[in-house]
Amino acid sequence: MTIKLKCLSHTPLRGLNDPAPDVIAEVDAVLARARADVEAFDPELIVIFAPDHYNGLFYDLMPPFVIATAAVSVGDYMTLPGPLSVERDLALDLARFILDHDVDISLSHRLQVDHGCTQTLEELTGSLTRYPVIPIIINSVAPPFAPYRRIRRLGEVVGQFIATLDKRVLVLGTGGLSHEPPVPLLEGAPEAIGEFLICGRNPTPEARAARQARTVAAGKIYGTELSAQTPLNAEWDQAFIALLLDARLDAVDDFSIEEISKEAGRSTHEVRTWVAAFAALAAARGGYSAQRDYYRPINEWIAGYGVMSAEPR
Ligand SMILES: O=C(O)CCC(=O)/C=C/C=C(\O)C(=O)O
Ligand SMILES: [Fe+2]
Repeated sequence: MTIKLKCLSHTPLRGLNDPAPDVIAEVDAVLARARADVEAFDPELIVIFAPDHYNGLFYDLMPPFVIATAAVSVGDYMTLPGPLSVERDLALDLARFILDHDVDISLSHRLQVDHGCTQTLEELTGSLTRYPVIPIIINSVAPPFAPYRRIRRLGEVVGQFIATLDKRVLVLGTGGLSHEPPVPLLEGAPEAIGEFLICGRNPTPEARAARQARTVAAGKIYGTELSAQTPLNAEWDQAFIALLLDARLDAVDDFSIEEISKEAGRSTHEVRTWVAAFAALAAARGGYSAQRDYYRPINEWIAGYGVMSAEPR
């Protein structure tokens, strides 16, 4: 087994509310290098830890973690629609392995995934089907959340499974860093929004367009005094990146979900996917060496935007 890791932010606002051209060029150059790394590594399997934003998972049955044996992209914002090339039997083996190692995980034989999973796949591989993939969705958007120590444990078990494979495996984490887009909360929501959060699958094109327009409008004022959303927090982001660089993963066990939401924004919890990915790498090979490829707070994208890479020492 050989293993590599990439963790990066995603943003539904790419192409819809862009920052200055020099910032886009900078990010494009970083992503082009990451894509070239992936091409050179030529993974035989991608395990992607990703969040969902009320496109595949709703409160009618909201799992803390779910592994998909088949997945289809809803094609929200500017992302590609259609099926992902999920390795069904291997995903099932992984689900059994996780359960056998005392971590509970849900299973979907037909999961809808959104930009939170597909944007990174597209950016790093050019399509949804280039390589075999196993998506693992970690609830990062719909409270209550499992504690960070459970995410680390999930990642460890996935890493132990990867260590049993005779394959080149790319582990991805997508989402974060600090940010707070206008994702509704069930607590206190008006009835129509509550109904959507409980069972809003397959919205009409008009409903999806209205939803996306709200996100674009939020991006236009994010980080100004007109915005009610928690602003980006570069200090929090840098401290989190430093923790990963130093392989101090057990520090996440002390993370307070409430404090992070207040300090860095509610969607900062998408970094749970990074925690799982780094824990998987650390467990697969007993240590890693990581690098920060990029960081910049980008208000137009509602993203403390970061990219990291890592591999065994
Ligand atoms: O209901 C909605 O559409 C809420 C908006 C939304 O889903 C935004 C998602 C934003 C990100 O993925 C992000 O910033 O990580
Ligand atoms: Fe997201």
